[in-house]
Order: sequence, then C-alpha cells, then structure tokens
Amino acid sequence: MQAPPGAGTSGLKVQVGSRVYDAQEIQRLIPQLEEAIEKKDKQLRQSQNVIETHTKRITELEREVNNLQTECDKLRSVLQQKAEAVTSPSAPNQKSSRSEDLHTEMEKKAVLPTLENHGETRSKKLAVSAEPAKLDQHKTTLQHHAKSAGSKQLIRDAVQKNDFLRQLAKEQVIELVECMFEMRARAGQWVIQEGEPGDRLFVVAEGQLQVSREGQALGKIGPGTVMGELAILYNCTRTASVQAITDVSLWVLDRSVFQMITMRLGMERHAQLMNFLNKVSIFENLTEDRISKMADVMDQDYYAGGNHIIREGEKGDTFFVINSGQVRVTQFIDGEPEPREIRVLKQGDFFGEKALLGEEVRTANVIAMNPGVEVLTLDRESFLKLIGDLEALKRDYGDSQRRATLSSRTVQEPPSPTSVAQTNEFAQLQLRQLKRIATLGVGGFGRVELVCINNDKTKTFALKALKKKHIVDTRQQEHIFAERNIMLETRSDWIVKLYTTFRDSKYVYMLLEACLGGELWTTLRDRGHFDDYTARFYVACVLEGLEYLHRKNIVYRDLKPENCLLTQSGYLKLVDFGFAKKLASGRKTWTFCGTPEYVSPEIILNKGHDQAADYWALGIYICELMLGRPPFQASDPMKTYTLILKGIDALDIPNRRIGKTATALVKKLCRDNPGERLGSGSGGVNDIRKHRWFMGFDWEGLRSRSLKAPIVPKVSNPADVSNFDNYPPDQDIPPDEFSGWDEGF
Ligand SMILES: Nc1ncnc2c1ncn2[C@@H]1O[C@H](COP(=O)(O)OP(=O)(O)OP(=O)(O)O)[C@@H](O)[C@H]1O
Ligand SMILES: Nc1nc2c(ncn2[C@@H]2O[C@@H]3COP(=O)(O)O[C@H]3[C@H]2O)c(=O)[nH]1
Ligand SMILES: Nc1nc2c(ncn2[C@@H]2O[C@@H]3COP(=O)(O)O[C@H]3[C@H]2O)c(=O)[nH]1
Repeated sequence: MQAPPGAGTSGLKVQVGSRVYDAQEIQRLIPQLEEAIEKKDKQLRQSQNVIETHTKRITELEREVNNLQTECDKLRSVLQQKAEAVTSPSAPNQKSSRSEDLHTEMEKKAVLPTLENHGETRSKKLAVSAEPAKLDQHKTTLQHHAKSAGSKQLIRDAVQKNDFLRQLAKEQVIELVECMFEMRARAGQWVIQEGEPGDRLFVVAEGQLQVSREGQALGKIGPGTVMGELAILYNCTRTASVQAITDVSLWVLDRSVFQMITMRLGMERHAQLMNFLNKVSIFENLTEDRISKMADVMDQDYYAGGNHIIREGEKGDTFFVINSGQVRVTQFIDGEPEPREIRVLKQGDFFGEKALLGEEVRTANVIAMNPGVEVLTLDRESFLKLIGDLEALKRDYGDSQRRATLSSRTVQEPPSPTSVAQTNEFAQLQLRQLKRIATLGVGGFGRVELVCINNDKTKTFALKALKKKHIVDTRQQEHIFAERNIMLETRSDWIVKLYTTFRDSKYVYMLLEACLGGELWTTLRDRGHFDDYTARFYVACVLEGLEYLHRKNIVYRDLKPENCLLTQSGYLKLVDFGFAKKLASGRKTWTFCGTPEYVSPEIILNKGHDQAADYWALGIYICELMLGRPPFQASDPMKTYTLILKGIDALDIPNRRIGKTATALVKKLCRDNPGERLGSGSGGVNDIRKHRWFMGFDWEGLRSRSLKAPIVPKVSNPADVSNFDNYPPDQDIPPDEFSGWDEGF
C-alpha cells in the first residue's frame, strides 16, 4: 500500500491494486470484516460437527453391515448344509429339489461379496481324498507311448499354459509327455460327462470341443488346451460336460500314471539322499527321522575344479557335505606369504561348520579339486535346527583353541496325558441299547448323533455312523480302519475318545465321547474372527494334540476348525481321524488327502509327506482363526492349489486383523520345504511354543486345565445340543453292503 501522489489533507488515501480507498473508511470496515470472519468460522465449525456426526454414523452402519454379513453367512451355511444333507445324489427326491431351489434362491438374494480370489463365504470346507497310493507303484515301469516331436511340443506348451501343471519339475513334465496316450472321438461324442467321477486328464491335439453345464454352452476349446486336470489329483466329479464338435484327437493321462510320475521323483531323490546320508560317519547316531528331514532340506550344488567353495575370512551361512569329488583345505599361517595346504577332504566328509558354530567368519579356504565336486548343502537355520547339537561337529583341527560351543538342547518332556483307562464298561453294550437324541453333525460318510444308553440322558455320547456302501464306492476302507485303530490307540485329553465300535449291514459305527460345546468352526463363523488372545488358546490346544499324535508317529492330515470340538469348559479336542495315519519315523506317505484350503505343497505335488504337513496346516489354521477365512481360498480347488503352490510369501496377509508376530509365525510354519517348517527341527513342537507369539502363554495352566478358556459355551445338561446347527432326519437310507471289508471293525 502506498499514498497516491497528490493525496489531499482531507484524509489519507490508500491504494490497493488499482483501487484507491479512504484510510478512515478502511478502519470503519475492519470490525465488519472481523465479524464476517467470525461468522464464517462458526459455520465452518458447524460443518465440521456435521461431518463428524456423519462419520460416526458411517462407522455404525459399517458395523451393522458386518453384523448382517455374519448373520447372512451363518444362514447361508446352515441352509447349504441342510440342502446338502437332503440332496444326496443317491436319493434324489422331491424334498431335495425343493431345498436346492431354496438354496439357490437364497444365494441369489444374499448380497455377498463375490471375491473371486478369496471366495470369502463361510461354508464348511469339504475334505477330499484319493484312494490310497500303492507304494509299490514306483517299482513298475511307466509305459511310454510313441508320438511325433510336434505332438510332444503341443503337450509341453499346453502344460506350460496351465497354472497348476507348470509347477511340475522338468523331469516330471518329460515323463508326463512320454506317458500320454492318444484317444480319438467322433463329432458328436461326449468326452466328459458332468457329474461323473473323473480319473484322467486330457490335452486336445486336434479338433474342436464344446463345453457345457446343465445344457448351457460355456465355451469351445481347441488344440493345445488341458481339460479335467483336477481329476489327476483325486477322484472328483466333472464340473462340466465336453462334447466333440468335429472329429477330435486327444492326449490322455490316467491318474495312476500321474501319481506314479510325481511320487517316483520325490521318492527316488529322497531315498538316494537318505542312503548317502546314512553312510556319512558324523550322522551315524542320528535317527532315521532326522536323516529324513535333512534329506528334505538339503540342496545339491556343483563346483568345477579349482574354484573356491569357501574363502578364509568371509562370512559364512552354509554347511557342506561332499557328495562326490574332493576338496583342498588351505589356511593362512603367520609369516607365510601363501596359504598352506592343510588337508584334502573326500566323499562323505563335511566342512563349513565352524562359521556356523560360534566363529564369526570362515577359518580356512576350501577349494574344489579336478574334475569337480558335488556337495550337499544346509543353510544356517536348518543346520542349527537339525544337526547343530552334534558333538562330532565340534572338531579341534589343531589350528586354534576351540571357541564356545553350543549347549546341547534338551527337548522338554510333555506332561503325560491323563490316562483314561479303557475299561470294559462298553464291552457288553449292544447297538440297540443306544437311543438317538439329536443329530450333531453330518460328514462325508454319514452322520453323528447324540445318543444315550437305555434312555439314561444323564450320560450322553456321540455315535458316528458311516455308510458302508459309500466307503466302498470311494475306496476309503483303509482310511476308515485307520481311523478306528488310531482312535482306539489314543489316550489324550486333546483328542475325542473312541469307546467302542459296532457294525451292521449298512453302517459301521463309532461310539465317541460327546463334546457339547460345538464345533470351533461354528464359533468362528458366529464371531467372524478371533483376537490374538482367543486364537492363541485354540492354537495351543491343537498344538498339544498334534504333539501327542506326532510322538506316537501319527500324522493327522485334517486340521481345520470344523474338526476341533469345544468341550463344556471351552477347551478343544481333535475329532475326525479319517485321514490320520501311522507313519514310522523318517517315513513318508503319498495319498492325496486333506481339505483343499489346508493341504501343503508337497501333498499337491505328490512329493511324499509326513508330520510336517500338519505344521503347514497349523499355519493355515492360525490364519483362519484370525482372519475368519483360510489364507489360500479360491472359487475352485484347482485355483486354491495354484495359490498354495505360489507360496505364503506371494500372499498379501492383511495385517488389520493378523499382527506382525502372528504373521511371522505363520510364515515359519508355512514354508514350502517341509523340513524348514517350525516344528520340524530337532526342537520339535517346542520350537513353536517358544515363538514370540506365545510369549507369556500359560502352558502349565493349559495342561492342568486351570487356565480359563476365552469362550465358555453354554451347555445346560448332557442332552443340550443348542451349540450345534439343526439337521433334518436322514432321508437317504443306504443299501446293504455285504462284501465283508468291515470284518473286525
Ligand atoms: N464327539 C463328538 N461330539 C460332538 N459332535 C461331534 C462329535 N464327533 C463329530 N461331531 C459332529 O459331527 C460332525 C461330523 O463329524 P466327523 O467330522 O467326524 O465326520 P466325517 O464323516 O468324518 O466328516 P468329514 O466329511 O468332514 O470327514 C463334526 O464336524 C461335529 O460337528
Ligand atoms: N466347469 C468348467 N469346465 C471347463 C470350462 N472350460 C473348460 N472346462 C474343462 O471341462 C472339464 C470338465 O471336467 P472337469 O471338471 O474335470 O474339468 C473341466 C475343465 O477342465 C468352463 O468354462 N467351466
Ligand atoms: N580352521 C580349520 N578348518 C578346517 C580344517 N580342516 C578342514 N576345515 C574346514 O574348513 C572350513 C572353513 O570354513 P569354516 O571355518 O566354516 O569351517 C572349516 C572347517 O570345516 C582345519 O585344519 N582348520
């Protein structure tokens, strides 16, 4: 502001921009302007209050939507279960179609988020299983079928385009290409029929095919396409029909051949490594189990002659065992210009332990000799976990005083499980003395009813009835016997007790301890998800159960909230041992079984699996408890498997509900390599208990059951089934089954 030239004495003039004002007038205006500003401020504050009220309302509405969502999920899953219960494929009836309509109607109406990637709906997860793998399969030769180079390329390209198949090892793909055989179909012929069981995979070589579902065209497929790939993992029903439009030529692979291919590679590599490691002198006192775990985690490396494998003074993270060839060890000596040769190491010798056992850096050079060296390697973590405590490793080479040694670790003994004397109380019990009170649940093979003996409702039991015909049709006889034998053998407070068994012409029965708190799955569904405190308790209960089983060399293979039952006091017990298997220490098994969202990569790829599969499942279980859904979930199992094979690191675990510490534990449990999973090391389950996430957890209180459960279910009397969903009576009475497989059940 400045006074314009020629401003008179009558009053000071002030120029602002191009306008000229009287200074007195401005003075007069100031209070008015101040008043206006205050008014605006007030308006602003009012608007802010309105915004705040709206924001609060939005939060409230969001909460309401969440509650409605949970309610909706609940209704939907109950409805789905009912629909499933009455729409058995073997007994199509009026009732079933009506309830299916209702189900579809409900699905249409329910405004559910359709998450393609996560399929976030809360319905129970179904278990799947292939028939038990024949262990001698790997001995039989795989039959190759001649084909042109062009045909082989077409199959290879199709495999590479398929998300699942391209995860196979190169040798497996080569074998798969060789083993496929040709099949032709004329125009109009059906190649795949919707709803039928499938056991083969196809690659289209020539011609066009039409895909349809329920009579509706879904699309056309042509040369270079894979179809029906889920069927090579286990018996599943075809999801669509496929008809040849033109004459077609197809390449076909049977499930049994696929199993042989995948199983063989894993078995051969594992067996070769075990064989070699067993002969390594420092490992001579190790158990088969530890050798097997080492074989799982060891990598193989090759160094051409003359190359340094280790340089003195460098930091080191790897331990080596010489598989073939020789190495020179050299060392710098005071006053000598060149490193001096100390010794030569040969096949079966080891090196690189010093930098992992207290020494900061490598204490010598190790150089590959001609014509080259093959070494097996262990990273620092696996080394310390599996063999870090071996005395034989603490070798004095005579070049310096030995440094501090690791104190040998001791595995804490778990408390002995409460022994429940298997009394003869049930020896005289007859099936007809059992009276049905209500249905507790429906499973893949039948139902579980709450029953009492001779109408005495002060003491109740769960009676699991399994349809014999269904067991035979799905070739699950071995699994059912294993379930019975394993449950009879287990005596643990963390596992549902099996008192006795019965059989008749239609069913085999198991009389079980009843857990009236309901399924953990139901509690999770109703609450949406659990906080750390609650989840930790439920994980700890399962960990106690798994430790008990693993000590008895049993792998459980079906961990999920659906199989965890709550007792009246809110503690958990594992139920459903349909997939449990006794597995000698260091051995593996190959049958595909489990629940798609919970199966580990080695099960999917048929590499052979063991107890470590349960640790993988434990990681998934922790996630599901905290997120309200399993981390790997998709619209169909094949997509779920593809996600699992991409690994836990490819997954963006949302940390809104699951914190950093829990995520860290999940990542340690869900390592692709079974030998690297927390729990698989020499510290066993204790390594999991020691994780930060369990810091301060009262394990003793848990074992003595003095720790209060986070949720205590309401159970008013031994016949109270209010914690279970309602199930209509079973309409599907199975036919008699007299093949005799159940002899001795
Ligand atoms: N001991 C029990 N006490 C209370 N409820 C039980 C008991 N055993 C089973 N149930 C209920 O019955 C349901 C089915 O039981 P279970 O999982 O053993 O059957 P299944 O036929 O093997 O099932 P799946 O098809 O899942 O393998 C359970 O999820 C649970 O709700
Ligand atoms: N369900 C379904 N299957 C398809 C589609 N297109 C191709 N297919 C293949 O058709 C096959 C039918 O049998 P499967 O369910 O075993 O596997 C299916 C797929 O591989 C489609 O759009 N939907
Ligand atoms: N320091 C030392 N290391 C040796 C000798 N002979 C073989 N080695 C191996 O050479 C390795 C060099 O790396 P590390 O120090 O990790 O571990 C060492 C031993 O495993 C020896 O005489 N002295």
